[in-house]
Amino acid sequence: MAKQGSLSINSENIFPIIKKWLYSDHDIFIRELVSNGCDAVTKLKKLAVMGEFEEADDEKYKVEVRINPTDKTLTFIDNGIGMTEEEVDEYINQIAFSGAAAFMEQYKDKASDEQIIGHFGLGFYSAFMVADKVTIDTLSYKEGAAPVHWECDGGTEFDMEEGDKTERGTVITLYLNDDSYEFCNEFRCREVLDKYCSFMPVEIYFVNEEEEEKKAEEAAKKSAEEKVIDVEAKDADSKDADPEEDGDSEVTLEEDEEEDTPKPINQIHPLWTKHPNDCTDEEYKEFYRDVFHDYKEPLFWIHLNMDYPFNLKGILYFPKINTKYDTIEGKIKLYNNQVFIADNIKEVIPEYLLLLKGCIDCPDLPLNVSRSALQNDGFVKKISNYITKKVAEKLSGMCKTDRENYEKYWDDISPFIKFGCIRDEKFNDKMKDYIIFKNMEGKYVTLPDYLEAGKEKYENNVFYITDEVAQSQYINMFKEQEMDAIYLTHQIDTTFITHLEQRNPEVKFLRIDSELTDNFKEAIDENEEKELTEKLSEKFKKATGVENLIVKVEKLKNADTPSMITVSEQTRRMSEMMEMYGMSNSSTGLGAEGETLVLNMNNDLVQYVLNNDESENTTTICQQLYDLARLANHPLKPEEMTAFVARSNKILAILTK
Ligand SMILES: Nc1ncnc2c1ncn2[C@@H]1O[C@H](COP(=O)(O)OP(=O)(O)OP(=O)(O)O)[C@@H](O)[C@H]1O
Repeated sequence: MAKQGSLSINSENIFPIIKKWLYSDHDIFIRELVSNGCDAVTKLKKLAVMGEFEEADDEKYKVEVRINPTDKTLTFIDNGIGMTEEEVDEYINQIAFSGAAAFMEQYKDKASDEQIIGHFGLGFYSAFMVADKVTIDTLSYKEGAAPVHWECDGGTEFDMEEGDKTERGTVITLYLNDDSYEFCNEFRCREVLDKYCSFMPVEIYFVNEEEEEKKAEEAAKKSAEEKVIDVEAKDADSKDADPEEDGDSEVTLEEDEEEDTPKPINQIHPLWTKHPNDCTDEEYKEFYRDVFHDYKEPLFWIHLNMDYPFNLKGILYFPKINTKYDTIEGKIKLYNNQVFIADNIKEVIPEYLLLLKGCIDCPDLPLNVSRSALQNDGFVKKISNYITKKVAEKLSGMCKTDRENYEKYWDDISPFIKFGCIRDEKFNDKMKDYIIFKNMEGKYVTLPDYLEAGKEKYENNVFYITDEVAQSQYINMFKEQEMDAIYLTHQIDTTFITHLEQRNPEVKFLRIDSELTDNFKEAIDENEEKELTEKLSEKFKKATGVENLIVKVEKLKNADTPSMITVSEQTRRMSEMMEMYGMSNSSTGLGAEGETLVLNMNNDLVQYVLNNDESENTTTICQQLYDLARLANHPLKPEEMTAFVARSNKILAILTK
């Protein structure tokens, strides 16, 4: 049966291209070869179900990956369907080759190796990315089939002849090239297997041939030693027998055996393949720990399980975010029939969902296409919409039927939900009624709840707190007037407020320190106000040396407060935005833009300043009132703080006189 031939299609240039291809992703050959082994087993199992192949009673299907660091080889062994000579010719020499050739042809000019999702589909010939020479030894399950040996040294020629394999299945051996010895390092090889093969559907075993040999030698030595001890022990036993001790040594032997029994490196039935009704909470948590090595428990999860009109299974976890400063970084692993493809494919999974952690298995996903094609693929859009819908359903369902937990988790999940609403109109439509806000009493309210409660006092205005400490003066004023505000303390809230205002044009969001509504003050005559403002403005400007100081005179119901700062919402938002783009410095300096000094005419100190001509004391009082108002709004700059402390001491000294 010896046969020699040429790999005809563009074979002059395919190997050099394969070798150079996708430098950073060289490791995918392991996925390709292991998944071919799994496929070969799956095919045979199907034939067995159809009655076309008779399984042995103790049939144990498996794929074995063996490394030999001395020989620099990597071997993939399966006991699947195997191939006849004709099949090797057809599947390897023609189909696999033309598949690889077509793949290379399509992508060799693409500038970025990011083009193809997971670089799927390179198939068997991906072995040549790392090997100088590859051999196949295979024996088909078919009765009377002859074993085949195939080899190719990465040139354009292959050799095929009768082989000597006696057991059904296929052995593929890679003789690694100089640049790829890393793959016969146990740590590296296990790492790659872990990445791509953790959930493949056939048991996969890893063997380090060198270690195996060492162990065999040690075992042989040990058993020889044991024989000697045994003989000696028997001699002793015959003099003084102790049956209990005998029992103990038996247990140790069993434990030893258990330790030595090889364990597969993969789970062949990952949790997502089970029906949600058959999974326990503990299983979900364990799976999460296993896959994401995150020892903080997930908050909750969604098990996706869809057969029609497309096949999609998976589990999405909402991770616990420790603090608001934690960067929220999720990871969604995409699988195709339990074969890992890639992390965080944003073409398939909506971007905001990438904040979650999870696994999604979608066998129908077109993989052998470029990413830009995926983006415009109608089918991919359907998948993405389905995931969005399921996530929104889970969240809204929870809000409706399990409000207690929804509120408990809200602080953790709200950045994700808000990001989703901003990014995805469909998600926003489904979630907008389930956005809740923590109010001053610590209760959670929806926007309509808040607006309804404040209808009389602050129609369509939503007051919010971003910093409980810095804004405490205003919070207290709100409490006195029985007014409510909501907490919006996350970074995303700045953008989210704008999003809400765009969708609810009648509603205005105002930081709690931005405006003093009529609730806090008594009416003041317009002319009187003008006159007082002019007078006080001049005095304060002079005392503080702040030329652009804006002063507003009010009659606050609370006479104890002499002065306050308000910060215009619009100006503040604008400067925050500029700051975000690195265009300006902090806007909290003297006479900062948008800042107004509110002076309370009902307060004795303000009256004193008004009614006393300039003196050392009035100047000190003006300076102190200005600084106190600013201090209650934001921290002072170092030099301002120094002046404030010095002045305070001076005032105290006056008390002693
Ligand atoms: N271990 C194996 N046992 C039996 N047949 C195999 C084995 N490896 C490869 N083959 C045969 O060779 C064919 C080509 O393999 P190749 O990996 O190039 O492509 P594929 O597996 O069909 O597709 P892809 O890898 O792109 O998903 C396979 O379809 C299969 O028929």
